[in-house]
Amino acid sequence: MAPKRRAKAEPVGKAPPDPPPQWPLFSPLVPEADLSLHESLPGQIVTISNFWTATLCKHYVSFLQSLPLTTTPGKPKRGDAVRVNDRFQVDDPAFAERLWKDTALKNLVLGINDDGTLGANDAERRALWGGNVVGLNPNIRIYRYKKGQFFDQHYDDFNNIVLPGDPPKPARTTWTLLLYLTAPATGCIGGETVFYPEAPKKGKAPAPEPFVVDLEVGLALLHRHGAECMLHEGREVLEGEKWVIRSDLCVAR
Ligand SMILES: O=C(O)CCC(=O)C(=O)O
Ligand SMILES: [Fe+2]
Repeated sequence: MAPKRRAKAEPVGKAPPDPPPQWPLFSPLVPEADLSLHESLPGQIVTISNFWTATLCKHYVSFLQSLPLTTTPGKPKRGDAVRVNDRFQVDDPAFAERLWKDTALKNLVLGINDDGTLGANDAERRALWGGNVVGLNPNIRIYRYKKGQFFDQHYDDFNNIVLPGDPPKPARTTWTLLLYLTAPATGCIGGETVFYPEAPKKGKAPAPEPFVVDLEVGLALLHRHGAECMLHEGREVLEGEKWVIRSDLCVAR
């Protein structure tokens, strides 16, 4: 009689993670030479207009609609901002790397091709970005805000992470990246991201005016987070849908 084969042990514990989404290619894109970093608020807010083309944004919105988004509960954990939106979150180092390297982002942030960058030298760039930037946070978040949804005032905290690779790189997030896929041009009214500069500690000067970032299709916004993060919010969407892709800049630690 043939010896009985031992049944292979069934894996115990967690089910394997879902495969990452089959993100569409980043095409078409505006040539890097036609893009530049714009320091909207010195040391705090940097934007890149037309970082993604309207065609690419439209393509992504139809793709993102197929993802299993979940509505965040209206009641936040103690200390968290009230956030009412639909979101999808995935740890996808390959996508984060594409967003960093297959777009103009890496070269603009690191000042690789001189034009359109900020900071005349490496020391200035390190001061601006909070260190030597090594890439984007693999924790990719997709937000959809429908009419009536918003993200209440809050500060974004930094995270210590390890970027996978050989060897893995210990990193820290220093700036939030928000990529807007919709705007009034696509029927999204409201939903602006608003920043509240702090009033100067001394003297009786009135609180500075809020800084409003109007939605623009394909606009990338970077803002400093962690200890020096400005209070900010995503205003209520009044009409249409607001779609955003979120990640963070990471520096070596
Ligand atoms: O959607 C927005 O405009 C803001 C999002 C935000 O503040 C965040 O992701 O922390
Ligand atoms: Fe935020």
